Amino acid sequence: HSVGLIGAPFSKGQRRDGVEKGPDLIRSAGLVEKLRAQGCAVKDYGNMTFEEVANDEPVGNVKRPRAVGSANQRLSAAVHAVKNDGHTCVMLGGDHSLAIGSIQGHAAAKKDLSVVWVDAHADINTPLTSLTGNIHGQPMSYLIHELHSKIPVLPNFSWIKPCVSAKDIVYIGLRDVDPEEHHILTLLGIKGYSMTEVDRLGIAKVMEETCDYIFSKVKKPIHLSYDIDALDPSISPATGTPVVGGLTYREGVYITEHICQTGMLSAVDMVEVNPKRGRTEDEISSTVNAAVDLICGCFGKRREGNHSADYKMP
Ligand SMILES: N[C@@H](CC/C=C/[B-](O)(O)O)C(=O)O
Ligand SMILES: [Mn+2]
Ligand SMILES: [Mn+2]
Ligand SMILES: [Mn+2]
Repeated sequence: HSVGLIGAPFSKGQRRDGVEKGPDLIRSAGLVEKLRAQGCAVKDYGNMTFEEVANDEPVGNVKRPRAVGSANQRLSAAVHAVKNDGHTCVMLGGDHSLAIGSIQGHAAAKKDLSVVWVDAHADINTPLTSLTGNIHGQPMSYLIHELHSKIPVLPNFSWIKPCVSAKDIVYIGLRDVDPEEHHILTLLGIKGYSMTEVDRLGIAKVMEETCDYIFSKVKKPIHLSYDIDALDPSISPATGTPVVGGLTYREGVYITEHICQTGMLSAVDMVEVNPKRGRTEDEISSTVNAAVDLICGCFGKRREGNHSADYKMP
């Protein structure tokens, strides 16, 4: 595996400070060294810088649109470049509004994508359905062809072109979906495995069905957008919007192991790690270590163990 790593220390898609510290926390937990130790080539492109936007007044109830639009335009270019360099892109957030730029940039390099969205939330509110105005609850609405007519003009958002079809999306881990979002998911017929389906089917069947579904016609490159709050807060409490009844650590890792073995993973987002939401160092490290382990699972780490192809027994 060849990995291109981008840090996106950005927090303005939501209200809580601290999530911009995610990239460096995940690096300091040894992500790059661990990926290299398991045989990956890793190029770390460093952390992005984002322009300060003054007087970023809400538009309707959409908060910080200019900062979010500008940051995602830069991220889109960065992800596009990483893909053009031939890597699987790993984007470390930062809040989930960054999926706008990550998926847009990925689609610029690989036009036909499937999206696996692992999250307690659907993040598919439009600017007009959002109850909070926080853009980290809206990213998918800007990206989906079938919702384009429902998106109003927003400053610094005109560069965004819908790039994903509803039929190419699968959600896993849902358990806190707004009524307006549930209507959109139903209307568009978007495939979703909520925690109810995870309980009913088991994670192995969920992943088998997910891959059958996204590969049903053409085998499209996978964009895996992983919100750490998909995991149960007992594992990952240090996040902005924790929701009880989440994925176990084992289920979370199984998802990444299964996606890895498809050989179709093309980009990963790992977002919403927020150290300020951890009440103890242990809560922060549990959250950060889970994020690292999930990414390592995406790139070949196996719980059965691994050994390099060229290993020679002494
Ligand atoms: N549906 C809520 C929650 C959003 C959660 C966003 B997250 O999944 O990125 O944490 C909203 O629209 O504000
Ligand atoms: Mn999210
Ligand atoms: Mn979430
Ligand atoms: Mn979150």
